[in-house]
Amino acid sequence: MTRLFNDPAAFADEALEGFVAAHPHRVRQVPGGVVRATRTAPGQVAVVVGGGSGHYPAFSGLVGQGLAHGAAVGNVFASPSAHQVRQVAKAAQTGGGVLLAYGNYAGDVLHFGQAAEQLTAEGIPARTLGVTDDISSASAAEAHKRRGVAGDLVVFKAAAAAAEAGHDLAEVTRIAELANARTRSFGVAFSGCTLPGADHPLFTVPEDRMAVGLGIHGEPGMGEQPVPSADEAAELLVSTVLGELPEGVDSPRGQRAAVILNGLGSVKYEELFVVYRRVAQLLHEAGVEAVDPEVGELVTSFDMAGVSLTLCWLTDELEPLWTAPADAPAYRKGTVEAADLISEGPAEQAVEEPVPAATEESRAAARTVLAALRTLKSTVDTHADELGRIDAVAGDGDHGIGMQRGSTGAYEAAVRAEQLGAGAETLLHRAADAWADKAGGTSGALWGVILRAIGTALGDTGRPTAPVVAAGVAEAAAGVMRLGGAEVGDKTMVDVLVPFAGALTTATADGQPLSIAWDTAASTAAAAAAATADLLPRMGRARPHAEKSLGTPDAGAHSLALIVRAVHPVLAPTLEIR
Ligand SMILES: Nc1ncnc2c1ncn2[C@@H]1O[C@H](COP(=O)(O)OP(=O)(O)O)[C@@H](O)[C@H]1O
Ligand SMILES: O=C(COP(=O)(O)O)[C@@H](O)CO
Repeated sequence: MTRLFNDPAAFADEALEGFVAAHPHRVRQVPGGVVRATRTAPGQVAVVVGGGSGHYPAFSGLVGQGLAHGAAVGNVFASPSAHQVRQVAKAAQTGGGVLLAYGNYAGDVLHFGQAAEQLTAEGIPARTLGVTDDISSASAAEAHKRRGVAGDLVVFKAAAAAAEAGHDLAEVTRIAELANARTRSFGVAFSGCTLPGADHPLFTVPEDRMAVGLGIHGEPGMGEQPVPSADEAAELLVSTVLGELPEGVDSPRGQRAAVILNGLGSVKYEELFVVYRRVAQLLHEAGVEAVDPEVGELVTSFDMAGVSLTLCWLTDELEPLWTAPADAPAYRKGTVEAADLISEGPAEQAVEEPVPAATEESRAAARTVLAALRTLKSTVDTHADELGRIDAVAGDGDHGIGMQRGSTGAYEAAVRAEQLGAGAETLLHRAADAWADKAGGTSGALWGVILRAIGTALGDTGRPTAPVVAAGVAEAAAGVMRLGGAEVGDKTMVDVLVPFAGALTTATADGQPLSIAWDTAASTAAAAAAATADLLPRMGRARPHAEKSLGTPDAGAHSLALIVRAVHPVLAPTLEIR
């Protein structure tokens, strides 16, 4: 149970503020996260990591000499936005390019990927790497779909040590990929975590049972077993991790490995040591030499009572990178040569861009859009708990919270844009950016795409016609599929967005006014959302728990259907347009 908080919505920001206050000689806060407080050699590759909050010491606690150059810090269990990642990367880089490294979660992949594209376009070469060490999250044949857990540390450290050694971006990326390919983790848990402000855990495990194959977001496990003794737990962890050797390792015997026994939040250090005692014996018996083992909390999931084992099968190249000195708030090793502290300049003030000129017709359309965004926000607020419950069946339970953060940010940005006289396009573009930035996470990136596409179609001049609105929604569907890679049938919001766009396009092409066409399409959306209950998820956080999600609709599909239905009365009176 997370007991100490003020406003739950401010938890991640307040935790970051306190963290920075506690470590002024190692980290400094920048917009979007933290960077090293010490000076980095000019031209060194910057390793910028990041992810959601709730996983401390991942990710901010791993910033410091010998480890990451910066961390983009998202909200609780939600990836940081592309904007945040870009800001942190710009503050951290010293001319050698940037490697963006993160756990392979849908939201992180979308936001870090977008950030890399934007940085490169701005002249800062950037590469990405999603860590995939959790063997329970996908089969070996689909290793690229696996999620990142405590193996994050090994990969971040290898990359950072390679950067400190003066390698260029291509080489640092190759080394990080090698470390990732040779790292495997597996976890178990005895109880789930409770998010700040929530009154129940994201999942529960029966008193005498242990969940196996756990991630770091309170996702349910892949299976259950009776609670073992410490030795039995060690035997399960070791046999499972040794059961899937990476390419190039034919047998454990004679191998050297970086070993992490990771506590996920509320397993005591002494318990971890009791388990590690047997892990060490078993590795020794298998002929594996544990190099600089770590026993402690390296990547957590709030108060989840769980433990995971990570092995990175070292090579001659990886071993010195693993044993190299580091000095981060939550990870210190050996002695680093202390670099100079950066004396902070004045914080940069964000400058508000003026809005481009718009016609009165477009400003009138913008006022309608603003009213729709107000309704959207209140719909999300009303249904936030329900959306969280649906998401918790097979995901991480944060869909309602993420949608609230995004829709509130979008509405506030739209209010400001309307005050400045924005047309429909500019108002929606500002709302889109604010949604992606405030929400982070998968749905944050995708809703940013949706609002932006509709805004582009509406433009800042003229009065939007019904086919133009329909074309904007169709472009939104195409954009979401392009960015997220999901298709109809994968059990995502795409299963609603595509039929909704199709129905709107057909009805408006028939010459129906928008209000009638929207009504028909909203009914199509509701039916499509309900039908996702029969699908097995193939994308996103719910994918590893496919069977559990049968019978429950997809959270993102459901929220989209609720929203398009709720905004209909707002659009109806003002948009009798054809
Ligand atoms: N690749 C994808 N393409 C389209 N939608 C996706 C994709 N992956 C996940 N989603 C949608 O995102 C929703 C989850 O949103 P959110 O809770 O913000 O995500 P997370 O916590 O997984 O980052 C899912 O219910 C699904 O509708
Ligand atoms: O906490 C995390 C959330 O990832 P999403 O894909 O946004 O759900 C992740 O950043 C941990 O690495």
